[in-house]
Amino acid sequence: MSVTDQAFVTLATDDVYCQGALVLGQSLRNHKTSRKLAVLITPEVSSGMRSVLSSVFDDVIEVDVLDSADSVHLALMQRPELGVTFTKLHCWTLTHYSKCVFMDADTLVLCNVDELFDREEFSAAPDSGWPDCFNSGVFVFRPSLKTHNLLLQFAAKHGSFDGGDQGLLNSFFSNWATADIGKHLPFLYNLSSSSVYTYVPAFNHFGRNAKVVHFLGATKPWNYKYNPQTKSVMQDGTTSGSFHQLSFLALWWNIYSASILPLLEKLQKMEETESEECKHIFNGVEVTLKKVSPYAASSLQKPELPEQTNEVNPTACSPEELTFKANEVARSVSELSIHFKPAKPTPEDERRKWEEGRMDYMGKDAFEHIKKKLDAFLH
Ligand SMILES: O=c1ccn([C@@H]2O[C@H](COP(=O)(O)OP(=O)(O)O[C@H]3O[C@H](CO)[C@@H](O)[C@H](O)[C@H]3O)[C@@H](O)[C@H]2O)c(=O)[nH]1
Ligand SMILES: [Mn+2]
Repeated sequence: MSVTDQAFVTLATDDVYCQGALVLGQSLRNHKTSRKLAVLITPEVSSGMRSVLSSVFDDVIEVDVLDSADSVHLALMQRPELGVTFTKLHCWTLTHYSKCVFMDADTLVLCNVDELFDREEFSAAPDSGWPDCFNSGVFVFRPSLKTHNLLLQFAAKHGSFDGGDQGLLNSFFSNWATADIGKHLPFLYNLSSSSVYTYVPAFNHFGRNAKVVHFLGATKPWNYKYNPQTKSVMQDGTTSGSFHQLSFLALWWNIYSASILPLLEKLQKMEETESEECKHIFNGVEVTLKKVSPYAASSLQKPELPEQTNEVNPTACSPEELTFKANEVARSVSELSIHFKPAKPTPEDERRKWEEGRMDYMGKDAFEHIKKKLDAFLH
């Protein structure tokens, strides 16, 4: 049975966060949600990524980074740093749904969580850093233009005590901590991956019942490297994590490599280059999937030669044969990582930018360039 007037909603303001949104959407599909999946995007998201999003989400909705809700708009323009934060507030405008569950693009469901729709606005789980505040990565809400407007007005007047949507929403729904325990979602619906080590005994006792993992903080799953052969996340000097954190990260990457990569590849044929890099060049970014030996790139231990490939006892091999075998292993062990580089936008993206009034006056749309084009056209 499907409930078509209720939806899980997420947000991605660029092609990088789209990777997270896609994995979240796929995890909800894998666990057979009966609700619709909606994603809010901003004009920056490339058309290539939009088409990939639409194969996972029922609803891909473009919103402005800053809303132009008249008087509020002017006040907000003085606070451009709050822009991305306010994009999340656009979820209240989705009035073709009666009730929604918002989930950050850096969350992942571990099982079906449709029972969240039994809760009322505003339900959320405690924040592990300050449990009298809720974390705004997972919450139940009712779309309403009235609430949306009140939120924007409140934001313009009071700003946000943490500069983000979480501070703002906590001030707005300020009685969350005390008024109604029914609006406290269990922490298991928004388990921050860092709390795995801040309270180890609790994690060991309750962790197996986790329903939603939230990769909150500066380093997101897509910043790690992944080894598809061992199905594990690779650690180098810049990343670290406990066993359980690494397992959650590996789960994210398993979904990414099994379900999202094929969608990206369908969009663009994989290009094998001599440096063994597969590049997917989208309109806005370049996604590079490096195929390199992990022990060449990092301080990782060189793996043992797999036994089953050695019909002959390796000690009986000549040094040349051994080197050859080691190279073969090096080639077969690959590393997946995502690199985001601004790539050349397609003519379609360029036209959309012009139509939306977002010209690059300082760069390629500078007068001298336009003049050159005109001159070339006239001569
Ligand atoms: O450039 C950005 C930044 C954020 N987002 C979206 O906004 C969400 C929140 O940002 P995130 O990077 O996930 O923040 P957190 O590390 O989770 O930090 C906390 O602080 C944020 C700001 O207050 C809250 O939104 C989060 O829910 C809260 O967990 C993301 O998941 C995305 O859905 C974008 O689309 N583009
Ligand atoms: Mn988050």
